[in-house]
Amino acid sequence: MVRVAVMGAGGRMGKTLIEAVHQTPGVQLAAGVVEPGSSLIGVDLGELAGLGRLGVQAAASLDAVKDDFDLLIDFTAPAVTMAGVAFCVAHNKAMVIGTTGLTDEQKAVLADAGKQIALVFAPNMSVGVNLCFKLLELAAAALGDDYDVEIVEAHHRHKVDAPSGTALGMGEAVARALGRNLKEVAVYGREGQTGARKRETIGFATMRVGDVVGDHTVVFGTEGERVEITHKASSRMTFAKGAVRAALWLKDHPVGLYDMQDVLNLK
Ligand SMILES: NC(=O)C1=CN([C@@H]2O[C@H](COP(=O)(O)OP(=O)(O)OC[C@H]3O[C@@H](n4cnc5c(N)ncnc54)[C@H](OP(=O)(O)O)[C@@H]3O)[C@@H](O)[C@H]2O)C=CC1
Ligand SMILES: O=C(O)C1=N[C@H](C(=O)O)C[C@H](O)C1
Repeated sequence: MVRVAVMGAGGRMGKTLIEAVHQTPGVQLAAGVVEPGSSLIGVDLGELAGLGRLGVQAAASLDAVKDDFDLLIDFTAPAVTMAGVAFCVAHNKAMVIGTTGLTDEQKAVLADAGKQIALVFAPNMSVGVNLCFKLLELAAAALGDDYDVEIVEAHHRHKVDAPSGTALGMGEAVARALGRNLKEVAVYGREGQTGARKRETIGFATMRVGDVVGDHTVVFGTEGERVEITHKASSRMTFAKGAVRAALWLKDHPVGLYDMQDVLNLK
């Protein structure tokens, strides 16, 4: 049995993760942490997630529950996640990280942490998106440099980072397959006299609207045709189930930094 703690238990993903952990055999909801000073401290995690009483209360810090869990699932914000990584390294806990918007320096810290603990870090934990990463590599390799690549994503009005981690991951997958460096070819939005499109660029467009859970489309276009690969998430449960799957997978794997392609055997 993997004893799981959920960081950011009161968040959109936090509540969905509580439900997914509660539903899944082999994992036990052992703890949940909310922001220090939050009015949710002491609230039953089941009540928080709308499941009824589960007998585990929201804690104010990881320290307060450090002996209660083996693995931390963290879908919060970069600074919170990095503090969680330091805690998990210090206390030898495994981690599943879904937080997006990390800097390159923060990602380097995760790679270092992977020398001491087992972590899965992925911008999108859904099976469908991870299949799309694979399809995108195949499409980019087959279509090659004749096709322009543009990536469009839409998310709910509360999302704080852009483009989404998934869109950036899709850009990286395509750039890798085309032998390009995304940092050199990415164009984040266009306005005014932009000039004609440079062939090697990979463009990103972002929408923030209403309650969209997460839509991503990658368009490959040339004279005469377009190929579009689209994923639409209609429930956060698809991400939460992926995170729980990663938690169970980590139980049988040594220390290291992994992603969902490893978990789903898509490499
Ligand atoms: N990899 C994937 O598959 C997915 C990744 N994500 C990513 O997950 C992250 C969270 O998304 P979402 O759930 O929508 O965001 P929310 O803002 O709903 O949730 C974040 C939660 O973290 C809490 N929090 C902030 N500081 C602390 C702290 N110090 N200790 C404990 N909890 C804290 C917040 O509390 P408060 O509200 O009180 O500030 C909030 O409840 C984002 O980066 C998003 O992009 C989302 C979906 C899927
Ligand atoms: O913030 C969200 O909601 C989501 N974030 C992730 C991202 O940035 O890619 C994944 C998902 O699309 C939902």
